[in-house]
Amino acid sequence: MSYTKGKQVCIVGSGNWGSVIAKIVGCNVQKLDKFDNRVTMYVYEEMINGKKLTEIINEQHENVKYLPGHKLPANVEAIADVVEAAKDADILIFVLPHQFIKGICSTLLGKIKPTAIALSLIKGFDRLEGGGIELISHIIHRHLKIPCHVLMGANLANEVANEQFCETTIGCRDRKIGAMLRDIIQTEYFRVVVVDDADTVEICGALKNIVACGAGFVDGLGLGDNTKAAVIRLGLMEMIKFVDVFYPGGKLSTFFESCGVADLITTCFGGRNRKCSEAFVKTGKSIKQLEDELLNGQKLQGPITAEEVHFMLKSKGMEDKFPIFTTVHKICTGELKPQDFVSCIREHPEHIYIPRHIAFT
Ligand SMILES: NC(=O)c1ccc[n+]([C@@H]2O[C@H](COP(=O)([O-])OP(=O)(O)OC[C@H]3O[C@@H](n4cnc5c(N)ncnc54)[C@H](O)[C@@H]3O)[C@@H](O)[C@H]2O)c1
Ligand SMILES: O=P(O)(O)OC[C@H](O)CO
Repeated sequence: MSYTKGKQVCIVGSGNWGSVIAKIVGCNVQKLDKFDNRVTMYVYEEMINGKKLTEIINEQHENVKYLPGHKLPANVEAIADVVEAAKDADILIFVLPHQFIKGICSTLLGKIKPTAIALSLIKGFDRLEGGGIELISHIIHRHLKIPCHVLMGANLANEVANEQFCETTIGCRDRKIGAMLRDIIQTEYFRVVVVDDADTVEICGALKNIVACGAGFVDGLGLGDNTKAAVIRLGLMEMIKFVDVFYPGGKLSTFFESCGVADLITTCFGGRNRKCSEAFVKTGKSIKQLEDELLNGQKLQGPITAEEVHFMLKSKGMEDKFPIFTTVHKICTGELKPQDFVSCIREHPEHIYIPRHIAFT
């Protein structure tokens, strides 16, 4: 294999979505002179039938646990040491379940190129002491002192792996960097739109996972597509309100990109959060037990995102302003019953008050 001296890309993560992105980036860098052919991929090491997952990936070019049945390009190199994987990278693509990001950032602190840039594909938040939340891209920026852009969209990993057409959204305020990131990511079947409203893009990606739990609850209760459409609509209204109240300056148009309404729809019909939430209602098992039983090591982001958002709403006395977010959290933790979700959407403030004018453009 010939290696050029272009920018080097490291994928930090190798789960279901991380492996798909490794496939896309691994193929794209081979066609573009400005990138190095070698793509490193940090793999959280585990043993599969007595063999290290990194060895399996490097020998068979397949992530047999998280993306079975799909070959990764041979220029993607699995590495178990995140510092080793990331130390020479110019572009770090973060794609881990969000609960692991702080640990990874502390390991990487001071060990990466100071000129590197980051792209976060991670959907979720983190709690801030004092009752708030922090965006994952802000955590990466704050800890590693590098700029961090975001990519979110209606992108169920297995469909993208099958090369079924979809769109995605990159949130990046720098036009040149946005174009470069699009070059690394875009393919014939995976089309990228770059917008500058990065925080809204990221918030959409995180919040839609809470709404997807609500969609799973109504599926579990045996309610129909009309009910699910109501959950999606009311969830979208809460997402818009959340940005308006807590991140003013966001653009309403961002909700019409792939990261907004499109991701909400796909996740509420085909995502893991929906699937486990339906099973939660039907089986009475805990969310954790269902994650372990149904996802083979993949991670749910919705229930912990609901917990993070609830932590903030409670501290601000605003739980009743976001009833779907609040009720999803209380159902996941057993404080309310799944049947209570129907009252939540029936009594939703969107039905009671005339919707106010949404002030952002
Ligand atoms: N899967 C999708 O369809 C999809 C699509 C778009 C965005 N996303 C988002 O991308 C992010 C990553 O999702 P994914 O599907 O690649 O992951 P995943 O759900 O497949 O998670 C499993 C990954 O977590 C790793 N892991 C387990 N314990 C760990 C630890 N202690 N430290 C570090 N890593 C550990 C595993 O090794 C594995 O790589 C999430 O925020 C998700 O919401 C996922
Ligand atoms: O499977 P989910 O519910 O984690 O959703 C996956 C993606 O975020 C869809 O874009």
